Amino acid sequence: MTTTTLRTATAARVVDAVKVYGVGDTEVRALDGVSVDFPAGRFTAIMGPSGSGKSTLMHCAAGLDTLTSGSALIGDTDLSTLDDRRLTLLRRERVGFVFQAFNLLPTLTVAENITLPLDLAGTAPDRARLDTLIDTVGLRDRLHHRPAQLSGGQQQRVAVARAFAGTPDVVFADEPTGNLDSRSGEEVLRLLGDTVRRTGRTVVMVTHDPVAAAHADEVVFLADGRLVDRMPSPTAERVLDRMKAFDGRGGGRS
Ligand SMILES: Nc1ncnc2c1ncn2[C@@H]1O[C@H](COP(=O)(O)OP(=O)(O)OP(=O)(O)O)[C@@H](O)[C@H]1O
Repeated sequence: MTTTTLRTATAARVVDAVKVYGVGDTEVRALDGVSVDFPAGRFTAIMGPSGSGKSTLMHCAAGLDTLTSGSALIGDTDLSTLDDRRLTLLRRERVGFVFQAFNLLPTLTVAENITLPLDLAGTAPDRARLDTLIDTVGLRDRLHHRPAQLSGGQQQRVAVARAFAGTPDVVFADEPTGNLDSRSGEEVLRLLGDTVRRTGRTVVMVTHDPVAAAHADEVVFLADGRLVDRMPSPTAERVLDRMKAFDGRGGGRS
């Protein structure tokens, strides 16, 4: 008889992550020994008070910034072992990004923006998969428009399609609804959640908003550069209650 061990794969993780900015009097320990894994096929939100280290964690986990000590891994690849060129390639081929400010190229059409990561990598797009992606984000009738001709919500949907176009191991989203009204924000969050659940992709999202965090499968909470809690199957009410516990309690470590 054989025994099968089921182990959830990890899309990205940091281990004993420390990030120190500045020196001497101006030193800030933005991450103070964080170990956290982001399971493959799941939507994880990172929350915590302002200045708790959310963006720093995301930037270091995604290879946009380097840790002072500890390790950051995408799949089994330790980012600290890569030189600049290989790190750039890894970000291009294995990581997708969605930023608050959309970051689309204004001179390219919607279609060209979506396939940009593939074009940069010199990879021919899988037409059928791209078609499904375009339908999922609801942009078929806008493919030849420029970003300036789209609403904020539509622009962010283009950014989401672009982030997933290259079949990345993980998509990092930094406050993806920060510039959107609540209805457009809701659409973008549903899109992220649906894409994870339908296609087994992985999303890690930094947000301030308990309603946004409730779209995730799990919320991880940071305070003062440390991981202080994890909440599976979050609701907006429970996330809000957890956030309130941070107020006036010196970071609310539990
Ligand atoms: N480039 C930098 N130089 C110096 N200090 C920095 C730098 N970037 C961030 N910090 C500091 O590191 C700490 C964590 O910042 P970070 O932006 O990661 O927090 P955050 O939780 O994302 O905050 P917010 O919710 O306000 O965006 C803060 O004290 C911040 O001032």
